[in-house]
Amino acid sequence: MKRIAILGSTGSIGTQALDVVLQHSAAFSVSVLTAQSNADLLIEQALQFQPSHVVIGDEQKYEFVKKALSGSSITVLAGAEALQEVVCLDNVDIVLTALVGYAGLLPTVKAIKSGKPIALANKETLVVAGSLIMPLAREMGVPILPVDSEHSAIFQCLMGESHNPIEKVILTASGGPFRGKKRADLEHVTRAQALKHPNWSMGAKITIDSASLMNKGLEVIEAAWLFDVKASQIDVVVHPQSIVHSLVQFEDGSIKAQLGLPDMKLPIQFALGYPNRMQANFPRFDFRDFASLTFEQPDMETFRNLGLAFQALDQGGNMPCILNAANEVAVDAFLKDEIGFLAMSDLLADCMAKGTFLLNPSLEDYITTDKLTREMAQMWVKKQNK
Ligand SMILES: NC(=O)C1=CN([C@@H]2O[C@H](COP(=O)(O)OP(=O)(O)OC[C@H]3O[C@@H](n4cnc5c(N)ncnc54)[C@H](OP(=O)(O)O)[C@@H]3O)[C@@H](O)[C@H]2O)C=CC1
Ligand SMILES: CC(=O)[C@@H](O)[C@H](O)COP(=O)(O)O
Ligand SMILES: [Mn+2]
Repeated sequence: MKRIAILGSTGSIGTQALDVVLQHSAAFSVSVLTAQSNADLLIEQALQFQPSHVVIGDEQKYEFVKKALSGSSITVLAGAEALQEVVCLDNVDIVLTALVGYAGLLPTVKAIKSGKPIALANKETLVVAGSLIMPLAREMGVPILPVDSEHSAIFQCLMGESHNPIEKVILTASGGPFRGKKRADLEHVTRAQALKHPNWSMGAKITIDSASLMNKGLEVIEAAWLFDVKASQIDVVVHPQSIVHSLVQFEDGSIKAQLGLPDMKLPIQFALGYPNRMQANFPRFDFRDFASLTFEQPDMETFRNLGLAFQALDQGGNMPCILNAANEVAVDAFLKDEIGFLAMSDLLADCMAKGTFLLNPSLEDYITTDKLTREMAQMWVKKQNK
């Protein structure tokens, strides 16, 4: 029985992970569930899955959750720091980081330090501090098992290939809801249009990132850390059907790919069950249902964020952390209708140009960089609204 801590159990990845647990109740159980503000769903999940601990991020909701679970043996904690506590519990065998954004960083560091394998959905952790996370995981002998569909695909392609160098990884991108649009078309697009992903149903932040190709940019940086490849070894190809989840090219020119219908339960289950492939009844991909699988170049002039992410990866140091913090503020401001779609890239570029560059940041440096960049980005948003 593998006992799981799910950080962000009320979100898109978190709820799908609980579906996987239900399908494999003899193999998996849940020790920890956490949410930021969705207390109702957290309580419902806790009553169903009976974890030993739950965490509600919003401290004002602590009493409400505590009261609702008072007849049970479940320990209720609140606040961001509690996440760092629960990942270290003895009854946790693996931590699924299904929470969104920079908030994933410190609990992941703590989990690795206490020797817990990580099923990593929270790509922002590696974007912000891959330079610390990967060496720490190696030092602790802790596996970082990718959940992100592209990285799970690459991970699967690399199984049995550890002695063969990678020539290139090729990340597929759906292109998002605005594929084929030009800058002029994007000037006045709305939040509702940007939230309509063609293939995946996901949380709001990653859905906006997909629409701006920032998601692919974050995934480029995530891939560089996970698979130890340079920016020049990473290609992005737009594949609107999201059937080929990503590819690896080896030194003899051979390319391996992983395919399947777009369904996150598969990579979630693969990471939780690793190294075993567990039986599942997920709908199967059938070539007869798809007349063609197509591939095209990403338009980096229109979707500037992808180029900015390559630039941040090339520059290294704390630049990806600056990019990430600016992006979190930009997406939040776009979702609140405070800035337009194209302004998100302007904000990122401005923060990257003005942020203080550090070549070899410590964890404290990353924390400071995140804080200062958010302040700078929030000022930028305020100025736009004057
Ligand atoms: N959704 C997908 O298909 C994919 C997602 N990912 C990555 O997985 C991560 C989660 O994405 P997704 O499930 O879509 O996101 P959602 O927004 O759907 O869910 C986020 C979860 O994190 C919690 N949360 C939000 N803010 C905080 C915070 N500051 N501190 C602690 N917990 C917080 C939320 O709680 P509450 O509900 O209470 O707000 C919720 O449980 C992201 O990093 C994303 O990039 C990667 C590949 C695919
Ligand atoms: C499901 C998943 O892994 C997402 O990251 C997905 O890839 C987003 O789609 P885009 O390719 O549009 O960014
Ligand atoms: Mn992805």
